[in-house]
Parts: sequence; C-alpha cells; structure tokens
Amino acid sequence: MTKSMGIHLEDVHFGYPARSVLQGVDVTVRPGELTALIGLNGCGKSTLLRLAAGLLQPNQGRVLLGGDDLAGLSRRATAARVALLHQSAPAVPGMTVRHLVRQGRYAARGPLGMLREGDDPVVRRALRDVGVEQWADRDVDALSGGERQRVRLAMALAQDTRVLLLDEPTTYLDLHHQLDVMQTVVRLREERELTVVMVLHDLAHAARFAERIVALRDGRVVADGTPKEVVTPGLLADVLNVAGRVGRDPEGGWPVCYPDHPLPALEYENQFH
Ligand SMILES: Nc1ncnc2c1ncn2[C@@H]1O[C@H](COP(=O)(O)OP(=O)(O)OP(=O)(O)O)[C@@H](O)[C@H]1O
Repeated sequence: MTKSMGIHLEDVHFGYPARSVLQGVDVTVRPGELTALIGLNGCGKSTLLRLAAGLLQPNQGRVLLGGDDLAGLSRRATAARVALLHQSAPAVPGMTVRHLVRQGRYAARGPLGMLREGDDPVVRRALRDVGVEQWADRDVDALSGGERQRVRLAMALAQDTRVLLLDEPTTYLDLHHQLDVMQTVVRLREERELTVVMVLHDLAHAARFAERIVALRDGRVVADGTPKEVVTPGLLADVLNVAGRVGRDPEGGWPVCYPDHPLPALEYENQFH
C-alpha cells in the first residue's frame, strides 16, 4: 500500500468561459488530514475539488498530488490516486447498486479496463463500509435520495484511492445518516490513512469532524486553520453572511455555532468591504 498523499494548490486561477471563479488559490492539505471546505453557494468549492481531481486544469498555477503535478499525470494515473464524489450525478436507469459501485473500480482502469479478480472484494468492502450491502441487487433508480447518496459514496470508496474528495456527502441524508457518514469517513481516514477534503455546508459537522477548515469567498481563500482557530462570529459573517454566536461543546471542546439571522447584502457589503 502506498502511503498517504498531500494535495497542493499553488496560485491556482481558474475560470469557465464566461466567468472567473478561482483567483490565486493556495491550499496545502497535509497527508492524512481531514479538511472541510466551506463558503457560500457559487464561491468555487466544487470547482476547486474538480481541479484537485484533475477533471479541470488551472488557467494558471499548479495542482500537485503526492508531489506530482497533475498536468503530467494520465487520467488513469490520476484516478488511481484520487476519487471524487460529485455533488450530483446523472440518473442510471436499470443499474443495480453493485453495478454502480463497481464503476468505481473502472475509474482507475479506463473504460476498456477489465475488472481483475481482486476487484470484487474491494467492491464488497466499499458496500460494507457505508452499510449498503443489503441493497446490492436493487436498482439504483429505486432508492431514495439519501440511500442513493450513500451508494455513491461507496462507489467513490471502491476506487480505493489515498485521496478522497467529497462534495457535500451528507446532502439528502437524515441526521442519523449524516452523523453515520461523517463518522465513517473519520474512521476510514484513520484506518486507511486517507487524505480527505469535504465540501460541507453544515458548519456544525465541519467544526466537529474536520481537523482543518478552509473557507473560500469570491474564489479566494479567506480563512485556513483548525476549527478552534477559524470558527468565530467573524467567519460566520464574513464567509457565510450570517450573524451569529460561537460557543464550545461542553464535552468535546469543538466550536458550536448559533446562527441568528442572514445579513442583508447591503449590511454585509458595508461591514466587510
Ligand atoms: N460548467 C460551468 N460552466 C460555467 N460556469 C460554471 C460551471 N460550473 C460552475 N460554474 C459557475 O462557477 C461558479 C462556482 O461554481 P461552483 O460549483 O464551484 O460553486 P460552489 O461553491 O461549489 O457552489 P455550491 O455551494 O452552490 O455548490 C458559480 O458561479 C457557477 O455558476
């Protein structure tokens, strides 16, 4: 087994044809670290994950994975290192859960790659990891939104990479399964020395489970540190545009947010610009 890998984004600029999104982003995710990426809708979080997964290329700057520039790695070599759970996925008519999770194995082999004998245990393990093995023969289309989300997490795990990028992995999940997924990711990161970056809208999860929080605003990194360092009323206002208070969990010590009200755009602009 290869050891865990860090991710470096160095002065990354990126824009879609009509829109500049990331402007000089520098982020270092240390090997084996669990980092939460937070920020308002449209600030560039998913774009950053797609760049880190090699699905987009920076207009300027570099993305390094385990010290290697992604620009020099083949699609297959990249897929062997990094798995991305997308925010949304196209419908998959007529595909069973097992079949979908198997797609994770193909990612590192290319579309014509043959599944090897050792692949099935990896698929079974991924199904078990997120507790969905009982649905293996069900149609993905016949699952609820939350069930499908967990199956897609199993597909990302089946890629068996050292780096896991999860774009809002708890979307659609009830509170029980949100906590279950967060704890599963924390456990797998420890057991398998994974490097994990998760986009999270729930600051409570980020503050409790992440070792580090990186906050984006308007395509720039505006905060980067441990939850205790960065989760403050100023972060709530400046990054998430809400007024609120921050306390401490009496047992765990992690920051707990008490969001109060959304800041009007005008007040927000006046306060921080
Ligand atoms: N394929 C695309 N073509 C053009 N613009 C895009 C494309 N994908 C995203 N954008 C735009 O780029 C900006 C950043 O999008 P991105 O998906 O990275 O935001 P995000 O922070 O992940 O948002 P959310 O929290 O809503 O998921 C947005 O303004 C979005 O409209």
